[in-house]
Amino acid sequence: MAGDPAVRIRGLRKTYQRTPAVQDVDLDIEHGEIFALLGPNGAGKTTTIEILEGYRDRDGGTVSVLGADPAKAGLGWRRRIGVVLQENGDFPELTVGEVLNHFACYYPDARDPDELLEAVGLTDKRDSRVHRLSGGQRRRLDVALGIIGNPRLLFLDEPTTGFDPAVRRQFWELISGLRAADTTILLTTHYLDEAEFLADRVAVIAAGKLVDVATPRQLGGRDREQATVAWTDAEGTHEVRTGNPTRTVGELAARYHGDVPELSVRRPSLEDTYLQLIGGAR
Ligand SMILES: Nc1ncnc2c1ncn2[C@@H]1O[C@H](COP(=O)(O)OP(=O)(O)OP(=O)(O)O)[C@@H](O)[C@H]1O
Repeated sequence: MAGDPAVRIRGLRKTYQRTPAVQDVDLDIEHGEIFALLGPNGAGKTTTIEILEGYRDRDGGTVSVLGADPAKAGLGWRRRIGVVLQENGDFPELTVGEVLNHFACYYPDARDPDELLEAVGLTDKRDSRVHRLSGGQRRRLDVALGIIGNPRLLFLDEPTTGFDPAVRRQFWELISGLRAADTTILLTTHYLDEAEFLADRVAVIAAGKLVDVATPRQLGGRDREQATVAWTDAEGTHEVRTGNPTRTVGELAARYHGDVPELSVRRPSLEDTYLQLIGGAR
C-alpha cells in the first residue's frame, strides 16, 4: 500500500524447540533505506531475515514485506525480492557467465549479465567454472545473483565475510550504487565499519530482543557522549572529558603556544557503543 514501509514487523516471535530465537520484535524499514541488523552470534538475525524472506515460519506476530505476508506471498512478490544467503546453492560445473544467463531468464526485468559482471568485478571470470572461484569471488557472484532481477528489496546476510579489504571497499561502492537506484537493502553484518559506512539506520538485536534502533551516529546516545581530549608532554599523558572539545583544544593550543604534543580527540566508536549495548542486554 502507498505510504507503507518496505518492511513492517510487529510482535515477531520464533522459538526452536525450547530456544526463543526472536522475542516480540517491532521494526519498520523505509523504502530506499539501507538498514543493518547487528548482533552477536545466535542473536536471531538470520531467523528474522529468513522469516522476512518467506523461508521460515514464524510462531507469532505480523510481518509485511513490500505489502505482502511472506508466509503467503506468491511468485510475483518473490521476483521483487533479492536474496543473498550466508551459504548459497552450488553450480560447480557451470561457468560464471552461464550461471548469470540462466538466472536472468527467471526475471521479466533482469539486468544485463555482462553489465552485472562488470559491476561486481568478475568480467575476467566470465568463462571460469564456479568451483574455480576464490571465496571472495564466489561471494561476489552470490551478490550478482541477488541483484540480477532488479529487486526492490535486497536481503544480504553477512555479505562480505571473507573479503579482503580492497574487495570489501569495492562491494560497499556497489551497494551504495544500489541505494542511488532506490533499492531497499536489509543486511546483517559483524563488521561495524561496514554498518557505519553503508547503513542509514542500524538495529541491535541480542538474545532475540531488539535493544536499540537508530542512525549509526545516534546509536545508544553516542552523539551525546562526551569527547576525550588527550595529549602527552614531559609530565606524561593527560586526558580531559569534555562536551566542547573545540574549546578545550583552543585552550591547549594557547597554553602550548601552537602545537599540542600528541593531541587526539576521541568519541566512542560505533563498536564501543555496540559492545556496551550488547553487554547491557546480556
Ligand atoms: N534450525 C534451527 N533449529 C534449532 N535452533 C536454531 C535453528 N536455527 C537457529 N537456531 C537457534 O536460534 C538462535 C538464533 O539463531 P540465528 O541463526 O537466527 O542467529 P544469528 O544472529 O543469525 O547468528 P550468527 O551471527 O551466528 O549468524 C540461536 O540460538 C540458534 O542456535
